[in-house]
Amino acid sequence: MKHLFLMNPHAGKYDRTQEMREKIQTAMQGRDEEWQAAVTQYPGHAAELARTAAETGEAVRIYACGGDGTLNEAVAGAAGYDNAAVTHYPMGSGNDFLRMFGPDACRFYDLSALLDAPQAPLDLIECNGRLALNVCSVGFDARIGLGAADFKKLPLVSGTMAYKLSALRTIVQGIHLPYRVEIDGEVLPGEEFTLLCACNGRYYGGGFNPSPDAMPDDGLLNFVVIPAVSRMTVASLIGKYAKGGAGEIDGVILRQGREMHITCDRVSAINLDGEELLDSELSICVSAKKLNFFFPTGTHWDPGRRVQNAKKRKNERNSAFAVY
Ligand SMILES: Nc1ncnc2c1ncn2[C@@H]1O[C@H](COP(=O)(O)OP(=O)(O)OP(=O)(O)O)[C@@H](O)[C@H]1O
Repeated sequence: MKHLFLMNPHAGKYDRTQEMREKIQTAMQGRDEEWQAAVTQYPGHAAELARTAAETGEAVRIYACGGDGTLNEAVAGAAGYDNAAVTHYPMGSGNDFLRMFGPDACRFYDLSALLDAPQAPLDLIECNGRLALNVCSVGFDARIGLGAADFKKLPLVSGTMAYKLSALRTIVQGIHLPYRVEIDGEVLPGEEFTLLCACNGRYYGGGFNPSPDAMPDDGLLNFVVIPAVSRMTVASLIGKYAKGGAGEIDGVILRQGREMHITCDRVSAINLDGEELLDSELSICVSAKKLNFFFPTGTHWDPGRRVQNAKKRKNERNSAFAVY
Protein backbone atom coordinates (compact mmCIF):
# COMPACT_ATOMS: atom_id res chain seq x y z
CA MET A 1 0.00 0.00 0.00
CA LYS A 2 1.34 3.40 -1.00
CA HIS A 3 0.44 6.63 0.80
CA LEU A 4 0.37 9.82 -1.27
CA PHE A 5 0.07 13.17 0.53
CA LEU A 6 -0.95 16.06 -1.72
CA MET A 7 -0.27 19.39 -0.02
CA ASN A 8 -1.69 22.63 -1.37
CA PRO A 9 0.47 25.62 -0.33
CA HIS A 10 -2.36 27.97 -1.30
CA ALA A 11 -5.01 26.41 0.95
CA GLY A 12 -6.02 28.34 4.04
CA LYS A 13 -4.45 31.60 5.09
CA TYR A 14 -0.80 30.67 4.80
CA ASP A 15 1.49 27.96 3.44
CA ARG A 16 1.53 25.07 5.96
CA THR A 17 3.33 22.52 3.82
CA GLN A 18 6.54 22.49 5.91
CA GLU A 19 4.58 21.88 9.12
CA MET A 20 2.64 19.16 7.30
CA ARG A 21 5.79 17.50 6.00
CA GLU A 22 7.03 17.15 9.61
CA LYS A 23 3.69 15.67 10.71
CA ILE A 24 3.79 13.16 7.86
CA GLN A 25 7.38 12.14 8.65
CA THR A 26 6.45 11.57 12.31
CA ALA A 27 3.31 9.62 11.42
CA MET A 28 5.06 7.39 8.85
CA GLN A 29 8.12 6.68 11.01
CA GLY A 30 8.51 2.95 11.66
CA ARG A 31 5.91 1.99 9.07
CA ASP A 32 7.28 -0.25 6.38
CA GLU A 33 5.21 1.30 3.62
CA GLU A 34 6.00 3.45 0.61
CA TRP A 35 4.94 7.07 0.91
CA GLN A 36 5.35 10.33 -0.94
CA ALA A 37 4.54 13.92 -0.03
CA ALA A 38 4.05 16.29 -2.96
CA VAL A 39 3.37 20.03 -2.95
CA THR A 40 0.93 21.04 -5.68
CA GLN A 41 2.47 23.48 -8.14
CA TYR A 42 -0.66 24.84 -9.85
CA PRO A 43 -4.46 24.45 -9.88
CA GLY A 44 -5.31 21.02 -11.28
CA HIS A 45 -1.96 19.49 -10.22
CA ALA A 46 -3.49 17.49 -7.34
CA ALA A 47 -5.92 15.86 -9.79
CA GLU A 48 -3.07 14.92 -12.14
CA LEU A 49 -0.97 13.43 -9.31
CA ALA A 50 -3.94 11.48 -7.94
CA ARG A 51 -4.83 10.13 -11.38
CA THR A 52 -1.24 9.10 -12.14
CA ALA A 53 -1.04 7.21 -8.83
CA ALA A 54 -4.43 5.55 -9.38
CA GLU A 55 -3.60 4.53 -12.95
CA THR A 56 -0.67 2.37 -11.79
CA GLY A 57 -3.23 -0.13 -10.49
CA GLU A 58 -1.37 -0.41 -7.16
CA ALA A 59 -3.23 0.13 -3.90
CA VAL A 60 -2.86 3.81 -3.02
CA ARG A 61 -4.26 6.02 -0.29
CA ILE A 62 -4.38 9.68 -1.18
CA TYR A 63 -4.49 12.40 1.49
CA ALA A 64 -5.81 15.73 0.21
CA CYS A 65 -4.01 18.17 2.52
CA GLY A 66 -5.76 21.45 1.81
CA GLY A 67 -9.32 22.70 1.57
CA ASP A 68 -12.37 21.50 -0.31
CA GLY A 69 -10.79 22.48 -3.63
CA THR A 70 -7.81 20.20 -3.01
CA LEU A 71 -10.16 17.42 -1.93
CA ASN A 72 -12.20 17.93 -5.11
CA GLU A 73 -9.08 17.58 -7.24
CA ALA A 74 -7.86 14.44 -5.47
CA VAL A 75 -11.35 12.95 -5.85
CA ALA A 76 -11.56 13.83 -9.55
CA GLY A 77 -8.21 12.09 -10.14
CA ALA A 78 -8.99 8.93 -8.14
CA ALA A 79 -12.71 8.50 -8.98
CA GLY A 80 -13.61 5.19 -10.51
CA TYR A 81 -10.35 3.45 -9.49
CA ASP A 82 -11.01 0.59 -7.06
CA ASN A 83 -7.35 0.49 -6.04
CA ALA A 84 -7.37 4.13 -4.90
CA ALA A 85 -8.97 5.79 -1.87
CA VAL A 86 -9.02 9.42 -0.77
CA THR A 87 -9.33 11.27 2.52
CA HIS A 88 -9.14 14.91 3.61
CA TYR A 89 -6.57 16.33 5.98
CA PRO A 90 -8.18 19.76 6.60
CA MET A 91 -5.90 22.71 5.86
CA GLY A 92 -8.34 24.97 4.00
CA SER A 93 -10.51 27.85 5.09
CA GLY A 94 -13.87 26.07 4.76
CA ASN A 95 -13.23 22.28 4.93
CA ASP A 96 -16.96 21.89 4.44
CA PHE A 97 -17.24 18.29 3.29
CA LEU A 98 -15.94 17.03 6.65
CA ARG A 99 -18.60 18.97 8.58
CA MET A 100 -21.07 16.14 7.99
CA PHE A 101 -18.98 14.04 10.37
CA GLY A 102 -20.38 16.29 13.12
CA PRO A 103 -18.29 16.70 16.26
CA ASP A 104 -15.96 13.94 14.99
CA ALA A 105 -14.77 16.11 12.07
CA CYS A 106 -11.86 17.28 14.23
CA ARG A 107 -10.48 13.71 14.26
CA PHE A 108 -9.37 14.22 10.65
CA TYR A 109 -6.64 16.52 12.07
CA ASP A 110 -5.06 13.42 13.62
CA LEU A 111 -2.98 11.97 10.82
CA SER A 112 -2.33 8.74 12.70
CA ALA A 113 -6.12 8.15 12.88
CA LEU A 114 -6.26 8.30 9.08
CA LEU A 115 -3.44 5.87 8.35
CA ASP A 116 -5.26 2.58 8.96
CA ALA A 117 -8.75 3.96 8.58
CA PRO A 118 -11.73 2.09 7.12
CA GLN A 119 -13.07 3.13 3.72
CA ALA A 120 -16.45 3.23 1.99
CA PRO A 121 -17.57 3.92 -1.58
CA LEU A 122 -19.29 7.31 -1.93
CA ASP A 123 -21.44 8.76 -4.71
CA LEU A 124 -20.20 11.60 -6.85
CA ILE A 125 -21.94 14.43 -8.67
CA GLU A 126 -21.21 14.86 -12.35
CA CYS A 127 -21.73 18.37 -13.69
CA ASN A 128 -21.04 19.17 -17.35
CA GLY A 129 -18.43 16.41 -17.42
CA ARG A 130 -16.70 17.46 -14.18
CA LEU A 131 -16.93 15.68 -10.83
CA ALA A 132 -17.82 16.93 -7.37
CA LEU A 133 -18.01 15.09 -4.07
CA ASN A 134 -19.95 17.56 -1.99
CA VAL A 135 -22.23 20.22 -3.47
CA CYS A 136 -22.88 21.67 -6.91
CA SER A 137 -24.91 24.87 -7.09
CA VAL A 138 -25.81 27.81 -9.25
CA GLY A 139 -27.41 31.17 -8.40
CA PHE A 140 -27.18 33.45 -5.42
CA ASP A 141 -25.20 31.02 -3.24
CA ALA A 142 -22.68 30.18 -5.96
CA ARG A 143 -22.03 33.87 -6.48
CA ILE A 144 -21.50 34.23 -2.71
CA GLY A 145 -19.32 31.12 -2.36
CA LEU A 146 -17.11 31.86 -5.33
CA GLY A 147 -16.93 35.56 -4.47
CA ALA A 148 -15.65 34.68 -0.97
CA ALA A 149 -12.20 34.06 -2.49
CA ASP A 150 -11.87 37.86 -2.85
CA PHE A 151 -12.13 38.24 0.94
CA LYS A 152 -10.38 35.07 2.24
CA LYS A 153 -6.86 36.42 2.07
CA LEU A 154 -7.63 39.70 3.86
CA PRO A 155 -6.02 40.08 7.29
CA LEU A 156 -8.34 39.45 10.26
CA VAL A 157 -11.01 37.92 7.99
CA SER A 158 -11.87 34.33 8.99
CA GLY A 159 -13.21 31.79 6.46
CA THR A 160 -16.77 32.27 7.71
CA MET A 161 -16.44 36.06 7.71
CA ALA A 162 -15.25 35.95 4.07
CA TYR A 163 -18.53 34.25 3.09
CA LYS A 164 -20.57 36.81 5.08
CA LEU A 165 -18.85 39.72 3.34
CA SER A 166 -19.40 38.06 -0.03
CA ALA A 167 -23.11 37.56 0.84
CA LEU A 168 -23.51 41.27 1.54
CA ARG A 169 -21.93 42.16 -1.80
CA THR A 170 -24.13 39.68 -3.69
CA ILE A 171 -27.33 41.04 -2.10
CA VAL A 172 -26.41 44.50 -3.33
CA GLN A 173 -25.67 43.19 -6.86
CA GLY A 174 -28.96 41.24 -7.36
CA ILE A 175 -30.62 38.07 -6.18
CA HIS A 176 -32.46 36.04 -8.83
CA LEU A 177 -32.03 35.10 -12.49
CA PRO A 178 -34.20 33.42 -15.15
CA TYR A 179 -33.63 29.67 -15.22
CA ARG A 180 -35.47 26.70 -16.73
CA VAL A 181 -35.14 23.83 -14.28
CA GLU A 182 -35.93 20.15 -14.82
CA ILE A 183 -35.44 17.44 -12.20
CA ASP A 184 -35.77 13.80 -13.28
CA GLY A 185 -38.06 14.88 -16.16
CA GLU A 186 -40.24 17.27 -14.09
CA VAL A 187 -40.07 20.91 -15.26
CA LEU A 188 -40.30 23.08 -12.15
CA PRO A 189 -42.86 25.91 -12.07
CA GLY A 190 -41.47 29.46 -12.11
CA GLU A 191 -39.33 31.56 -14.39
CA GLU A 192 -36.88 33.13 -11.98
CA PHE A 193 -34.95 31.37 -9.23
CA THR A 194 -32.67 32.50 -6.45
CA LEU A 195 -30.70 29.33 -5.92
CA LEU A 196 -30.41 25.79 -7.29
CA CYS A 197 -28.39 23.26 -5.40
CA ALA A 198 -27.51 19.56 -5.81
CA CYS A 199 -26.19 17.99 -2.61
CA ASN A 200 -24.24 14.80 -2.05
CA GLY A 201 -22.74 16.18 1.16
CA ARG A 202 -24.48 18.50 3.61
CA TYR A 203 -22.40 21.63 4.11
CA TYR A 204 -20.74 24.17 1.89
CA GLY A 205 -19.82 27.84 1.74
CA GLY A 206 -18.12 27.93 5.15
CA GLY A 207 -20.77 26.03 7.12
CA PHE A 208 -24.06 26.57 5.21
CA ASN A 209 -26.29 23.52 5.57
CA PRO A 210 -28.66 23.30 2.57
CA SER A 211 -29.56 19.65 2.99
CA PRO A 212 -29.25 18.24 6.51
CA ASP A 213 -30.49 14.81 5.35
CA ALA A 214 -28.23 14.30 2.33
CA MET A 215 -26.44 10.94 2.42
CA PRO A 216 -23.32 10.64 0.28
CA ASP A 217 -23.80 6.90 -0.25
CA ASP A 218 -27.52 6.52 -1.08
CA GLY A 219 -27.19 6.72 -4.87
CA LEU A 220 -29.27 9.91 -4.91
CA LEU A 221 -28.75 13.66 -4.85
CA ASN A 222 -30.78 16.03 -2.69
CA PHE A 223 -31.95 19.01 -4.75
CA VAL A 224 -32.84 22.32 -3.11
CA VAL A 225 -34.47 24.96 -5.30
CA ILE A 226 -35.36 28.40 -3.97
CA PRO A 227 -37.67 30.53 -6.09
CA ALA A 228 -37.23 34.26 -6.72
CA VAL A 229 -37.31 36.26 -3.48
CA SER A 230 -36.90 39.95 -2.75
CA ARG A 231 -33.94 41.67 -1.11
CA MET A 232 -36.20 42.26 1.90
CA THR A 233 -36.71 38.53 2.51
CA VAL A 234 -33.30 37.26 1.51
CA ALA A 235 -31.63 38.06 4.84
CA SER A 236 -34.04 35.87 6.83
CA LEU A 237 -33.83 33.24 4.10
CA ILE A 238 -30.04 33.05 4.41
CA GLY A 239 -30.34 32.52 8.16
CA LYS A 240 -32.74 29.57 7.76
CA TYR A 241 -30.85 28.10 4.83
CA ALA A 242 -27.51 28.27 6.66
CA LYS A 243 -28.91 26.42 9.67
CA GLY A 244 -30.41 23.51 7.76
CA GLY A 245 -33.91 24.98 7.54
CA ALA A 246 -34.26 25.25 3.74
CA GLY A 247 -37.51 23.28 4.03
CA GLU A 248 -39.09 26.13 6.06
CA ILE A 249 -38.54 28.71 3.30
CA ASP A 250 -41.75 29.73 1.45
CA GLY A 251 -42.01 28.12 -1.98
CA VAL A 252 -38.83 26.07 -1.66
CA ILE A 253 -38.77 22.90 -3.74
CA LEU A 254 -37.00 19.87 -2.25
CA ARG A 255 -36.46 16.72 -4.26
CA GLN A 256 -34.37 13.59 -4.07
CA GLY A 257 -33.34 12.29 -7.45
CA ARG A 258 -30.70 11.51 -9.99
CA GLU A 259 -30.48 14.42 -12.41
CA MET A 260 -31.17 18.11 -12.85
CA HIS A 261 -30.94 20.16 -16.06
CA ILE A 262 -30.72 23.94 -15.89
CA THR A 263 -30.62 26.51 -18.66
CA CYS A 264 -30.12 30.24 -18.25
CA ASP A 265 -30.18 33.10 -20.76
CA ARG A 266 -26.64 34.07 -19.75
CA VAL A 267 -23.42 32.50 -18.52
CA SER A 268 -23.67 31.84 -14.78
CA ALA A 269 -21.11 31.05 -12.10
CA ILE A 270 -21.46 27.41 -11.07
CA ASN A 271 -20.03 26.16 -7.79
CA LEU A 272 -18.48 22.68 -7.88
CA ASP A 273 -17.14 21.91 -4.37
CA GLY A 274 -16.12 25.57 -4.13
CA GLU A 275 -14.43 25.58 -7.54
CA GLU A 276 -15.81 27.73 -10.32
CA LEU A 277 -17.29 26.65 -13.63
CA LEU A 278 -18.89 29.13 -16.05
CA ASP A 279 -21.74 28.06 -18.35
CA SER A 280 -25.31 28.87 -19.39
CA GLU A 281 -26.41 25.20 -19.42
CA LEU A 282 -25.93 22.67 -16.69
CA SER A 283 -26.40 18.95 -16.69
CA ILE A 284 -26.04 17.54 -13.19
CA CYS A 285 -26.40 13.85 -12.34
CA VAL A 286 -25.24 11.10 -10.01
CA SER A 287 -21.99 9.92 -11.54
CA ALA A 288 -21.53 6.33 -12.64
CA LYS A 289 -18.15 6.54 -10.88
CA LYS A 290 -17.71 6.00 -7.14
CA LEU A 291 -15.03 7.28 -4.83
CA ASN A 292 -13.47 5.26 -2.02
CA PHE A 293 -13.28 7.59 0.97
CA PHE A 294 -11.45 6.68 4.17
CA PHE A 295 -12.23 8.17 7.58
CA PRO A 296 -11.06 7.64 11.19
CA THR A 297 -12.36 4.51 12.89
CA GLY A 298 -15.53 5.26 14.85
CA THR A 299 -16.47 8.38 12.86
CA HIS A 300 -19.36 8.40 10.39
CA TRP A 301 -21.47 10.82 8.33
CA ASP A 302 -24.67 8.98 9.27
CA PRO A 303 -25.74 10.39 12.66
CA GLY A 304 -27.32 7.01 13.52
CA ARG A 305 -24.01 5.23 12.98
CA ARG A 306 -22.24 7.91 15.03
CA VAL A 307 -24.48 7.21 18.01
CA GLN A 308 -23.93 3.45 17.62
CA ASN A 309 -20.16 3.99 17.49
CA ALA A 310 -20.25 6.20 20.60
CA LYS A 311 -22.28 3.57 22.48
CA LYS A 312 -19.87 0.87 21.35
CA ARG A 313 -16.88 2.91 22.57
CA LYS A 314 -18.64 3.52 25.91
CA ASN A 315 -19.38 -0.21 26.29
CA GLU A 316 -15.78 -1.04 25.45
CA ARG A 317 -14.59 1.44 28.11
CA ASN A 318 -17.04 -0.05 30.64
CA SER A 319 -15.98 -3.63 29.95
CA ALA A 320 -12.31 -2.62 30.18
CA PHE A 321 -13.12 -1.04 33.54
CA ALA A 322 -14.90 -4.24 34.67
CA VAL A 323 -11.81 -6.36 33.86
CA TYR A 324 -9.55 -4.27 36.05
N1 LIG B 1 0.53 25.78 -6.30
C1 LIG B 1 -0.67 26.33 -6.46
N2 LIG B 1 -0.79 27.62 -6.86
C2 LIG B 1 -1.98 28.22 -6.97
N3 LIG B 1 -3.16 27.60 -6.69
C3 LIG B 1 -3.11 26.32 -6.29
C4 LIG B 1 -1.88 25.63 -6.14
N4 LIG B 1 -2.14 24.37 -5.72
C5 LIG B 1 -3.50 24.29 -5.62
N5 LIG B 1 -4.07 25.45 -5.96
C6 LIG B 1 -5.50 25.84 -5.95
O1 LIG B 1 -5.79 26.43 -4.69
C7 LIG B 1 -7.21 26.58 -4.62
C8 LIG B 1 -7.69 26.69 -3.21
O2 LIG B 1 -7.49 25.49 -2.53
P1 LIG B 1 -8.48 24.89 -1.45
O3 LIG B 1 -9.88 24.99 -1.90
O4 LIG B 1 -7.97 23.55 -1.14
O5 LIG B 1 -8.24 25.84 -0.19
P2 LIG B 1 -9.21 26.90 0.50
O6 LIG B 1 -9.91 27.71 -0.55
O7 LIG B 1 -8.40 27.62 1.52
O8 LIG B 1 -10.21 25.96 1.29
P3 LIG B 1 -11.81 25.77 1.21
O9 LIG B 1 -12.13 25.48 -0.24
O10 LIG B 1 -12.05 24.60 2.11
O11 LIG B 1 -12.41 27.05 1.69
C9 LIG B 1 -7.76 25.40 -5.42
O12 LIG B 1 -8.54 25.93 -6.47
C10 LIG B 1 -6.51 24.71 -6.00
O13 LIG B 1 -6.70 24.29 -7.34
